Amino acid sequence: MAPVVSDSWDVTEFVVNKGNGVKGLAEMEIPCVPKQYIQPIEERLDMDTVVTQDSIPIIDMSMLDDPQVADSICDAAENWGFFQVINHGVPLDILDDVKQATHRFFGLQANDKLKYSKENSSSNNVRYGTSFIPGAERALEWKDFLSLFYTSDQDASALWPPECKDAVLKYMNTSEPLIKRLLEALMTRLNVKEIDESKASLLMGSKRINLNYYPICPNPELTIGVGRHSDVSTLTILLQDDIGGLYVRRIKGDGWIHVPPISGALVINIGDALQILSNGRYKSVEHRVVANGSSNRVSVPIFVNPRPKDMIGPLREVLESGEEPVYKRVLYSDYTKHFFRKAHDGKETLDFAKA
Ligand SMILES: O=C(O)CCC(=O)C(=O)O
Ligand SMILES: [Fe+2]
Repeated sequence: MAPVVSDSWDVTEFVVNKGNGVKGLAEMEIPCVPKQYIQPIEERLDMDTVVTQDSIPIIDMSMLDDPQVADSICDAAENWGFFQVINHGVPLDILDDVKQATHRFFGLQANDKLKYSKENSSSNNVRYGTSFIPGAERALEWKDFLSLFYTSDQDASALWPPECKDAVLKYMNTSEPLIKRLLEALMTRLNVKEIDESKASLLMGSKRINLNYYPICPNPELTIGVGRHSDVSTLTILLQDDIGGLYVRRIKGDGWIHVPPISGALVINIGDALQILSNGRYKSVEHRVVANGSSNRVSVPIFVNPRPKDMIGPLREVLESGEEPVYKRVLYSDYTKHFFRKAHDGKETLDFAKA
């Protein structure tokens, strides 16, 4: 029997500790969200701040030999921090498979998912959870996730949940050429001629992939799916389904813009690490996800990151022209630890690296 939701009923115990997640809560068909999920008004998305006449660029990657395409990638990274790519070379059936695998994993019983929680997981690199950092948040986020840090195909095969590992590994491996092409294009404007071994480590030395599940919410206007944040990656490759709900803050002008689902497209965004490496030229941009009253939504971001032991700071090639460094050098694992210690707070993580 599902427990009755009352003030004395321990939501955190049910959702977080027992592994039911917010999906378990949604399935009880409660009439309204528990108070733990009610966000302060300033953290909910005010629809009056949504700008509908603007949209992030859509870039056709099949024309990459045309120098104008590399140029539009660099322009998008400077002026939007977000863009979508089509004809990107990642097979569409692989994208469909990874979305299905996400539904398969979250469709498991709570006990089976709980095996991968922080307390129970046999590896630090595999983590099932809910919200972002439940212990540090004023209000919880309406989202469950599985986070997978990639070390090797062998480790992934041994440790990742069988319901999703093959599909996720295929998505990761087939997106590699796209990631390289994007980074090569982005480097041209930073005066970097070649991505040698040390640059490859800084730009794409490690990867984390998240499977996100946003269940139907009884009061989507009172809560949020993901709070305002920028990613700590160099680049994020985001696969979303056809539900929508991702909003990004405009760099030029005020307000938020919706990232409309485009069948077969991938969303690309610049993360803090590339903002730091480019000395602020490329921008990581705040984004957030609203909760949805009528559909379950999934998304699958690949966070392309430096290695944890890399020191990140503005690239030598960028500073050669005499530009003053805006950021100091920091150990990447210190940077990510700082991010994962606090609730989502917009772009404040970057202050950690300010010169
Ligand atoms: O679900 C989405 O569309 C975005 C998720 C996101 O921003 C993240 O996981 O960092
Ligand atoms: Fe994000």
